[in-house]
Amino acid sequence: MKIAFGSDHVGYELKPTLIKYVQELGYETYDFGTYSKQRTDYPIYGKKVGEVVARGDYDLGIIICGTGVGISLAANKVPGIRAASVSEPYSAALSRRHNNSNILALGSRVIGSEMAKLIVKSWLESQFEGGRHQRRIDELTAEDEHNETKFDRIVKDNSGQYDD
Ligand SMILES: O=C(CO)[C@H](O)[C@H](O)[C@H](O)COP(=O)(O)O
Repeated sequence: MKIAFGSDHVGYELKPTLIKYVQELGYETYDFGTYSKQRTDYPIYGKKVGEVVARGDYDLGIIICGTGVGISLAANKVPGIRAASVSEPYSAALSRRHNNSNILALGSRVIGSEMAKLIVKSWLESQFEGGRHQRRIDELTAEDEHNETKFDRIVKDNSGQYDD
């Protein structure tokens, strides 16, 4: 199983810890950036990870910013993505079992690395239950379209590196 990782500059330090942990659990990983602490914009990485998961190149994604909120909002703009921003293991598990989340979003300013590992484990080990939950997923995704949006164009043109 292949897991795509992404973060902004705030999530950059937590990311390698989680990549190593996920590899130890037996998964393949790939890091879609950012690759330094230089200030950048979370939509770039939420979108990148969203796209590779939505295309099926990766099975699941894990994304990190300061709170997990901004980067999850970005990933959720990609049709087919259900990114869950959580800060404890119970919601992480339920986001898989009931919401079939395919991306987990974490906040590196909200949780420490040990809590992050517990959340990741709980999320990866939980399975979608289908049944009535599938009906709700179908309702959620009924409006998804695969057209290029203004969001696609803005992120494509963004170099993603800032000095301020
Ligand atoms: O997007 C966020 C909130 O959901 C994150 O916390 C970002 O990492 C944060 O906005 C980055 O802020 P900075 O002042 O540019 O470091």
